[in-house]
Amino acid sequence: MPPTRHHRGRSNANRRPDGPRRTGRPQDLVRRTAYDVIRAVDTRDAYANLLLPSRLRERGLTGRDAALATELTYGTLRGRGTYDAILALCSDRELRRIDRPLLDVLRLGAHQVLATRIPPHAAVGTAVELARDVTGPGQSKFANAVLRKVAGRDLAAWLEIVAPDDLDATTRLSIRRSHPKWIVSALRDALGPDRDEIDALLAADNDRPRVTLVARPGRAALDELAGTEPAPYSPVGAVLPDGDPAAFAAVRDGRAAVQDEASQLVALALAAAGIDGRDAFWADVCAGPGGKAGLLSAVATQRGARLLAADVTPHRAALVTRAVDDRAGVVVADGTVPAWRPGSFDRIMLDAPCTGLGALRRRPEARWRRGPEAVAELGPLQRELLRKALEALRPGGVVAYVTCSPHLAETRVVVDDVLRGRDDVDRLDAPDVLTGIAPSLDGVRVGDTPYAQFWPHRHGTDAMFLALLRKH
Ligand SMILES: C[S@@+](CC[C@H](N)C(=O)[O-])C[C@H]1O[C@@H](n2cnc3c(N)ncnc32)[C@H](O)[C@@H]1O
Repeated sequence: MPPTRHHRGRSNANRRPDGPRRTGRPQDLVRRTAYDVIRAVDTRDAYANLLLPSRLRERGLTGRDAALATELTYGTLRGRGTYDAILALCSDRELRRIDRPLLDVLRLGAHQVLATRIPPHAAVGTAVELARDVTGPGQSKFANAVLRKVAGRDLAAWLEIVAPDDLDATTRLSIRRSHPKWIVSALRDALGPDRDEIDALLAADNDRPRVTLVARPGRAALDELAGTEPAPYSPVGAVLPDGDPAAFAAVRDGRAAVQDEASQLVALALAAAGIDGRDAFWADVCAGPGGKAGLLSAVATQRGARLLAADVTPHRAALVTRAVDDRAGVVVADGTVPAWRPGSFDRIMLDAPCTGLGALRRRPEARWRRGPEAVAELGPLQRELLRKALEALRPGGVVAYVTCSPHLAETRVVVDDVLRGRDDVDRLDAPDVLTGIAPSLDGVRVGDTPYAQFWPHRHGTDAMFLALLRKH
């Protein structure tokens, strides 16, 4: 929840077909846009990172207006757990009895009051205007009363009240760092012996991730990405300090792309893992939208190999075709009912569908969307995809099992379960393979296992997991 400047939006919303209804009052298009996206997340399961850019475009918000709308949307969605705890103390109605549109206005107001540099009276005033506009005058009085109480203390003082030191540690962290309790517990378990890093990890989840780019080898060179800085670990990565990635021709042409550094490294690790014999046919069996496939296809082409990329969802498979080069094939296929023969491939990427708990920085609403049942629901699919990937691998080849979640039940437990009782698969040392690519990389080994786990608070990347499995 980074601070921001005091800033008024535009007042021409009434003229927009998708804007607020006519009330004759001046509108604040920036706040209204944030509110509309937050509502869509609530009512239609929209993804803020996909919906917001199109709303900004439709409403002509650019530059500082767009930055403020983004900060208000993401900050409110991320901070919901903290703000709800504070709002509950400031409201004489239970939160569950407050109409959802009004509750979203209150959350947005609380974020402006407590986590931006907007002066509190202005933050309360604009939130009350918004409440009047979306819910009517009666409700705006209630919003005014609640938000004036919120504005009576700063965030640090409220945290002392809603999450005091004597609260149990999970609840306290859950409120202070605005994560559901089950996620706090799961992430703490995943940290294992380093569980005292949990506060730093949760804090990192609330930070805006830096933008990293990949120059797909053989298709783009890093020096085409002028103004970027070298990425800390990936030899094909660059950090974009600010600005629009689409300003680079290489990004517009699909020769370079926005890609988290850990995603780059796990793809490069699959390409670097030692295999015996033929090295011609590679597959990415859960490829959509194509980030890793784009990098793998470029490396495969350089090495005279060929990538087949598959996804079960047609529109995600279509996105893959934009990321890969001409030598690669893209098919719509279910990895649990393979469209290829056993033993077909020399290298296979299995970037399994998962809860995404390692990418909470990018998807501000994701933490509130699903409960722990999602982990249990995905388990059988993850196991079946891994079994089928091993079947599709020829002896001597390597499968990379990857998730963008560090949850133990989606990572090492899946791999250990699938390999239990099998004597035809070796676990390669994934941290060793990674440091062969990124010599300065440290702190990725999972306990004393051969698995690797990236962490946002340590590496500035998504919490990506990697196991490298060689069949013999
Ligand atoms: C974590 S995402 C992959 C991200 C991708 N590797 C990248 O780097 O851009 C998982 C993908 O698996 C796909 N998927 C889910 N179930 C599948 C199945 N049974 N077979 C193939 N793909 C599946 C989803 O549609 C989703 O695109």
